Amino acid sequence: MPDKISIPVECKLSSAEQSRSMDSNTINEFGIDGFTLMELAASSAAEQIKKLQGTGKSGLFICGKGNNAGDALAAARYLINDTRHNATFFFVLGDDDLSPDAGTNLSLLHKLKNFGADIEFIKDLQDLDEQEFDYVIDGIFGTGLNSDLRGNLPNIVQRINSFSKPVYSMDIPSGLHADTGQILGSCIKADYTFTFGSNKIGLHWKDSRKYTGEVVFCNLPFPSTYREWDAVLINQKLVNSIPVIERTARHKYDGGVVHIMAGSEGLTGAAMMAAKSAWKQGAGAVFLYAPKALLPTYESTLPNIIKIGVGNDSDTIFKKKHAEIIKRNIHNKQGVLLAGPGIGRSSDTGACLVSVLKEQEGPTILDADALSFWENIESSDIPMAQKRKWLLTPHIGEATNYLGAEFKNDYERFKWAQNFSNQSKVSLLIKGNPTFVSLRDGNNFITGYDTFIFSRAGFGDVLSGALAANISISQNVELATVSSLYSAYRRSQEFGESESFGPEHLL
Ligand SMILES: NC(=O)C1=CN([C@@H]2O[C@H](COP(=O)(O)OP(=O)(O)OC[C@H]3O[C@@H](n4cnc5c(N)ncnc54)[C@H](O)[C@@H]3O)[C@@H](O)[C@H]2O)[C@@H](O)CC1
Ligand SMILES: [K+]
Repeated sequence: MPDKISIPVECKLSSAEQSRSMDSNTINEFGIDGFTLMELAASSAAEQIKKLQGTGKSGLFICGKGNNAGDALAAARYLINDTRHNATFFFVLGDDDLSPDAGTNLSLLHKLKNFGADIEFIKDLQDLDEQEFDYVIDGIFGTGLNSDLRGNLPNIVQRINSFSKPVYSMDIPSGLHADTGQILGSCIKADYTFTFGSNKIGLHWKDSRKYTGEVVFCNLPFPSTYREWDAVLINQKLVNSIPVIERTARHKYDGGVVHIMAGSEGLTGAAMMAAKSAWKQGAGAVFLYAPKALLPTYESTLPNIIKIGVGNDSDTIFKKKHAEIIKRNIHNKQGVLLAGPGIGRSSDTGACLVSVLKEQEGPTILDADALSFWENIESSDIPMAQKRKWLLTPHIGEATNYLGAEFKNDYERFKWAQNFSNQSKVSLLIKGNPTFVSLRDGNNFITGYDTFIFSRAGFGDVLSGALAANISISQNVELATVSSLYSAYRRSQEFGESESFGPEHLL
């Protein structure tokens, strides 16, 4: 397996600042001028619009004053010249003082008009009849938007949103913050967003999807040395570009050993789900540690799992004195440790877990109830080299209750995950819609699809089992995380709407 996964450029998600710095480095250091970049952005947007609209259509182009307007004006020129479209232009803030490249593009349109092209400039949207155009281009603001829309702008946006015709946004729906996805006063609701050069991170938060419509990435020739990104989008494109995780070892203990500390009285279901999932995912050997009183429950339901009873016949939870036998077995058969599903929150269980973690050298996943012991784990002086190999997998409630998380929106949740991971020196996967991953020795990831369906109980246990198996087989946490998350989604997509999809369908 490769050390690092190869990431398609359109899956690299950048902030507005990163996008601006890629633009300016390509222009000022590398030497492709801004007008050329705009030309490339506009011609790919026009190509997309041609595919969607066909020839001989009428476009309404709504422009601001910056380079975002420049993109719209240049795209209009391609559509007029190559696709016999006619165009109506409205400058929401007037057409004086345009950015230099937008100004040049406006003057080119005036020349086309003189050549006889069907071009009109209007001063007001109020009198415009919707029947006069087939689509709307939003070139009001892109990454340069720096405050709330004020004055007449929210009314204009509202009027555009009231049209029944498709709206295509240049780079970003005007009004959406390119990083946080916050609505700055008012925002265009696009059917498609053509994002240029870098895929903007703010287009991919859950609430942004209502405004972006479908996001189409239009590449620009930024040298890869200048590429900067905050996160990677998990989608089919990414998955197509990475290897499939396969176990090649011949012996069950060579590659793919998973140790699971899970389950307590009344919570054995979570342990079963996690163990079954690790097995289904192809682990060579799965050990499930169980307080002895629970063993009979597992005997009949988990035929493929190696069950190791700890304590005595009356024990229904893990206790500190059980740690030795677990540590000995892990030491003999090195692999990934998964701790937490249904393990309960008794302090004796926490002490057992801390004792095991102190000696566990391999990759470790802390999930569910294991996270309730985080304070104890943090204060137990486990060396950084061991912690670097840990992946914590809280859902939002667990992050808030046990890990001290505070956030008001997806963007803050993403930033919190990054900070937590940096400060605690561990990797973190925070479940939610989207789900975020922040890896110590790898990228940050964001799911590029609706994960709502995975909020039901049981999916977390299945995910942690799959993660443990995939990490143990591939020894590559990036690959394992992307594969585990996306394969569950792909399986959910195979189900028709008539059937209700549950965690059991992943086993
Ligand atoms: N050469 C480049 O740098 C490229 C830029 N591109 C396009 O350029 C865009 C960025 O262009 P700009 O940096 O010129 O910025 P924008 O075109 O997004 O907007 C900047 C203009 O809007 C004004 N403005 C900002 N916030 C406002 C508010 N709340 N109310 C009223 N006016 C406001 C600013 O004063 C400025 O005049 C990108 O999003 C992309 O569409 C692309 O053409 C690719 C190449
Ligand atoms: K825009």
